Amino acid sequence: MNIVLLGYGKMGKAIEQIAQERGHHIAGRIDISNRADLDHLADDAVDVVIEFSSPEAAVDNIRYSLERGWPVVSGTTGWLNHRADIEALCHEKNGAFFYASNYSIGVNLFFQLNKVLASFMRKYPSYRVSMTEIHHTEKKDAPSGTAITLAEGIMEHLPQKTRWVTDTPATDNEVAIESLREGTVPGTHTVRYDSDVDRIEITHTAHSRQGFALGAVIAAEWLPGRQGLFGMNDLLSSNEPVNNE
Ligand SMILES: NC(=O)C1=CN([C@@H]2O[C@H](COP(=O)(O)OP(=O)(O)OC[C@H]3O[C@@H](n4cnc5c(N)ncnc54)[C@H](OP(=O)(O)O)[C@@H]3O)[C@@H](O)[C@H]2O)C=CC1
Ligand SMILES: O=C(O)C1=N[C@H](C(=O)O)C[C@H](O)C1
Repeated sequence: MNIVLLGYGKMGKAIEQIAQERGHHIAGRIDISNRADLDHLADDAVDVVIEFSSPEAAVDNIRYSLERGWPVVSGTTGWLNHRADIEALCHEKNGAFFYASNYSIGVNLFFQLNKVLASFMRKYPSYRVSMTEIHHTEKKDAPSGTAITLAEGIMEHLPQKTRWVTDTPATDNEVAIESLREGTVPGTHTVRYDSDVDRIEITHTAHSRQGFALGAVIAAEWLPGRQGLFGMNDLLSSNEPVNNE
């Protein structure tokens, strides 16, 4: 496949390595300095765009790609207040848009575990739920997109929780998310339930960016030829074999 990397930072480079190992051709490596190069690519020279840029750049990047008729796999976080506009554009253009706050297969298993745990805890309101996410100091957004997805999973199964907050103490209706920025941490997420006598805690720790990058390449292999809005649940429940080696 011919892949354009829209955003060529830490994730763009990790994705490039895995995409090439899997036999794909990188048709463009785009960052702020050479963004105009996109205009010189022929529509049919691109099978899929993989967009990992910045919260400020993502909407324009995705919009541009959909306008060109290119399927888009996006992992950029911190822009989802514009998600409805992008989804409407995707429908208008009969395009294909794939989004995940986290492309790691392990994190997507963790999302399921988080929901199962929340549904267990429904009968035990004395436990107070909270979350901590830790990332490298270059991360621009907080809380992480993954933490927001975890909070949404909790709210789906604990109906008394109606919103997430970043300031503590949280009220009985709120899920508190603490964001820490330390060194080069690729991404650690903990969900905990505290009572006066004990704590139940689950943690996902990424050891590198490899898991995120591999998931994004797998999504990019899956998307071309499809039309509509997709996420990791669509990919993981698909009947087609997924090469995650
Ligand atoms: N969904 C997931 O699984 C994951 C999501 N992410 C998210 O991906 C995003 C990128 O992360 P990361 O790679 O670590 O960040 P980096 O800061 O390392 O890289 C961002 C890249 O985007 C480029 N960029 C910024 N603005 C534009 C623009 N207007 N057009 C084109 N390129 C642009 C930057 O260019 P320049 O270098 O010139 O500034 C840089 O190359 C973040 O939002 C992060 O949260 C990260 C990991 C996993
Ligand atoms: O910025 C990062 O690095 C990461 N961002 C994503 C997020 O905000 O959840 C995914 C991963 O945790 C790494």
